[in-house]
Amino acid sequence: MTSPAASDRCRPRWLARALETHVALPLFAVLPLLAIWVATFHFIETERRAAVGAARDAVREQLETYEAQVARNLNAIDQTLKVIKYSVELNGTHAALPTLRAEELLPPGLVFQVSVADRDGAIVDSNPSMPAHDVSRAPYFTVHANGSGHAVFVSQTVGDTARSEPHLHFTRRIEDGHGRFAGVAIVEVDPAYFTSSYERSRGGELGLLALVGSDGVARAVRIGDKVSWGQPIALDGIGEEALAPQPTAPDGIERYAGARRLAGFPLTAVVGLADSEQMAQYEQHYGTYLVGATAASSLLVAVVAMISAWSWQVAKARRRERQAQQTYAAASEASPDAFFVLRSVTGADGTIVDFLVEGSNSRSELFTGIASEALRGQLLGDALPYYRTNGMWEHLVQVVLEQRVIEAEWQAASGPTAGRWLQRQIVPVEGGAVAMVRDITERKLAEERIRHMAHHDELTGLPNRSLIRDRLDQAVRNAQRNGGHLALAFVDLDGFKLVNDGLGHNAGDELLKVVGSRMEACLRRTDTLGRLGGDEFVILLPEAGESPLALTPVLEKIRQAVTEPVQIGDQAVRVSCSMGVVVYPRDGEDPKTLMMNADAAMYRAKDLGSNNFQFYTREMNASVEAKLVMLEDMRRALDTTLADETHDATDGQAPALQAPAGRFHLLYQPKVDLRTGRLFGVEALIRWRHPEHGIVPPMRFIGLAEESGLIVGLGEWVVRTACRQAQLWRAAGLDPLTVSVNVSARQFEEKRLVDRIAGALRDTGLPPCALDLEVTESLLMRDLNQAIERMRELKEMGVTLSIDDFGTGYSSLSALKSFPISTLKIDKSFVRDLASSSDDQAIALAVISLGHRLHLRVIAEGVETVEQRDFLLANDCDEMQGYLFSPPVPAERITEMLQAQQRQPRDVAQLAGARA
Ligand SMILES: Nc1nc2c(ncn2[C@@H]2O[C@H](COP(=O)(O)O[C@H]3[C@@H](O)[C@H](n4cnc5c(=O)[nH]c(N)nc54)O[C@@H]3COP(=O)(O)O)[C@@H](O)[C@H]2O)c(=O)[nH]1
Repeated sequence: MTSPAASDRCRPRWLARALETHVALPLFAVLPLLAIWVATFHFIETERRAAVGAARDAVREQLETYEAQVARNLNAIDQTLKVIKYSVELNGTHAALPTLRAEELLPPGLVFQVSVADRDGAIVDSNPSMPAHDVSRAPYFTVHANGSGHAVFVSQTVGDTARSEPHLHFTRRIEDGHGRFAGVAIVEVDPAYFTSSYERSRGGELGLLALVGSDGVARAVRIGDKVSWGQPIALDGIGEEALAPQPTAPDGIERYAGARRLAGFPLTAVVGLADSEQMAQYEQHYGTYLVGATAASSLLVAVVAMISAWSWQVAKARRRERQAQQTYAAASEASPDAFFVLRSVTGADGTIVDFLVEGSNSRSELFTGIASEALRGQLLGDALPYYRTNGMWEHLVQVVLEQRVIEAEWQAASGPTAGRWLQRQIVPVEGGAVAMVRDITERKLAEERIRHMAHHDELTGLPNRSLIRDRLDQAVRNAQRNGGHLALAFVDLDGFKLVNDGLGHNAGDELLKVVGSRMEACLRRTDTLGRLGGDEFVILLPEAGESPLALTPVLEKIRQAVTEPVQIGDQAVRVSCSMGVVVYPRDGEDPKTLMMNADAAMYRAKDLGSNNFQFYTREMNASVEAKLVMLEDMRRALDTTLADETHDATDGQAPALQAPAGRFHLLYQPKVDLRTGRLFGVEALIRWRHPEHGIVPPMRFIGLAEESGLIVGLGEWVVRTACRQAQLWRAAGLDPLTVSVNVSARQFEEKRLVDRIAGALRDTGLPPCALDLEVTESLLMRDLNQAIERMRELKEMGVTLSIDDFGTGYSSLSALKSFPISTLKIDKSFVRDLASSSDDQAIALAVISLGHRLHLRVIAEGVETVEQRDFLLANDCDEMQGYLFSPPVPAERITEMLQAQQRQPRDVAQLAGARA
């Protein structure tokens, strides 16, 4: 059987649309509308026909009446004329009327004026009497005198000298016994006499009665109350029957008109009834019909419009609902979620006992293992019994009872999704609930990954700073609660930087991983090893005893494990570690203090030569504080130094070369050509004149400046000052010197280094080739590609580059080949024992040979003795620098040396030696 819904679906869309009330009803409403108007016009037409018929009948009837009346009147007039004529012919002209009067054969004088004219046209007698007058020139007299006819003559309506009121003359010829003209019998009649039969009730205000002569001139006309005459009235278009209204003279009003010729007289009786009056009632009905039809139509249209509008709204709402349902169905099908429409099933006591599945999307099969068609109509308790145990049942009941949305996540324990993380959202609906279930396993895993990443170090997988902090907080709370103890150790690798810088980051990473796992192997499960970053680790021992000494075995074990060689590629490297240890509550009662003190202890271990562990003591914090004080002093010194220079520049004075206390200044150590002994360059070396501690050597503050980032500003000041000084020497006409400036790692990696160098050269005017930048091997190996790029930029600018401390790092020889450098500097550690150590000799010789093969100049630093110089000279080293020639000295001393060199080149060495 086809359900109504199914038949709806089968029906074509256009038909379904057309059958909707708001479309069909207006269409069907056209029929009654048509019927109304057809009937209305039918009635109107019928009425019109009836009105026209009535008008015609009225004309006919009135015409017949009028004709009869006029005929009667005319016959009476003619009878009078005949009587007068007979009397004249019998009694003579003069006695005719008196005879008739005596016989009472004369008509009443009020109606007719009767006269007799003799053959000469003189009125011989009249009744009622009137003065004698001459009518010989009147048309009727002429007609009768000249003619021989015996017909009645009817004159036009006129007024004349005898009677000013308008009147018509009806005349007959009088003849004597011989048939000769003997005079005229005259009857004068008031024209109103012929229209007195006019009845207003029948003729209306505009009805017309007219007596028209055969000459087409009206003898008498009456329209309403008004009587007139003399107008031409064409009789051609007026038949005996009034067929259709036509404009009629004298006023041109449309009338139904009929005309009848009057037998024996040259006259026609005309009756006209005004179309407007005859049709007035019809017109009135016509209007009423139209109003009625319009009202009925309007009512019909209004009702239809209202029903259609209502139906349209309903259809629209239904369509919207249908679209929403379709969209919802499509969306639920496309959704990654499973949808279940559930109806509550209640028991006899009204409590919810189960839920009936009214519908579900196809996705639900993945979650239930049951096809959605099969699931529909089943009780949830039968189809999916485990919903009673996974919290779903309680939530469904809660949602239905409390009418609120509930969301929850759970890990499925049974069913097709067992083991997966699911999320449910249950929404109350009429009579039940809709449950949406989503698989969130991926999200959970991702969250877990993110959580792990947030709490673990990516490289080693060890807990990171935040997790360590959490665990430390927890351990401190536990210890506080239980009155227990815990130990915390900060571990910093010694020599890691060398491996990382020298062998590259990958090697450094590998080293960190190996060392990390070794340390972890030394700990118990309850302990935590974490990485703070770089080469810093932290160890949390939450079950430590009160005595720090009890920790010694495990710390020693860790130290030894770290110092074991680590194989990285084909190279075995060895690092050690420095550890700082604190014990709660002895060394701090809160996590922050414990960490700070462990850090201080670790620094103490470093200061004590690394590869050892130190338990925290109160005095340690003093050295950390000292460092902070030193950093602050350094910042102030740099600000003061720069401010002094700005002052000097605005004063137009050269800056003071020997800085006062609280400032930085530069010393310059000469570089000489080993073969000629000529001073060709200087190395700029920074000094800090501390207001309390006097001269502070760079070894004590460069590291801190580097660590804090202050080196960038400080280094720029060094470059600018060295360039300015070198340019001053040049400007003084002394031998042009190359000035070397040490560039630290942080400076070299800073983005604006090239700009800063270019700015210093531009501002001081020193040619770029007079500036040499000394960089260490380990600095270059941190990021080889970037270092080469940076060196190229500098070389393109014209600046030369030297590798400082050569031999102490891990430069790969192939990398060295690609460095755009000009000089290799043999580190002073190899020069120191050159005279006695064959190893150092071998290294020095190797460096010289390598440099020359790469077409580089080789300079030895730290040359203090003649033996060292002689060895280097004998082995083809190019340049030297060291106390043997001169220690670092103020710029004025270099000026003196250059002046001496100019005077007598050989004096220079002596002068330098003497001052040193
Ligand atoms: N980034 C910067 N580093 C700088 C700057 N100025 C100096 N430094 C670096 O500080 C380190 C120590 O420098 P300093 O105390 O000035 O020592 C230099 C010389 O005084 C010393 N030297 C020179 N000749 C001899 C000698 O015959 N014997 C001996 N024992 N020491 C000698 O060597 C240091 C110069 O070394 P180098 O730079 O490798 O040429 C030092 O590493 C400086 O680089 C600065 O402005 N920026």
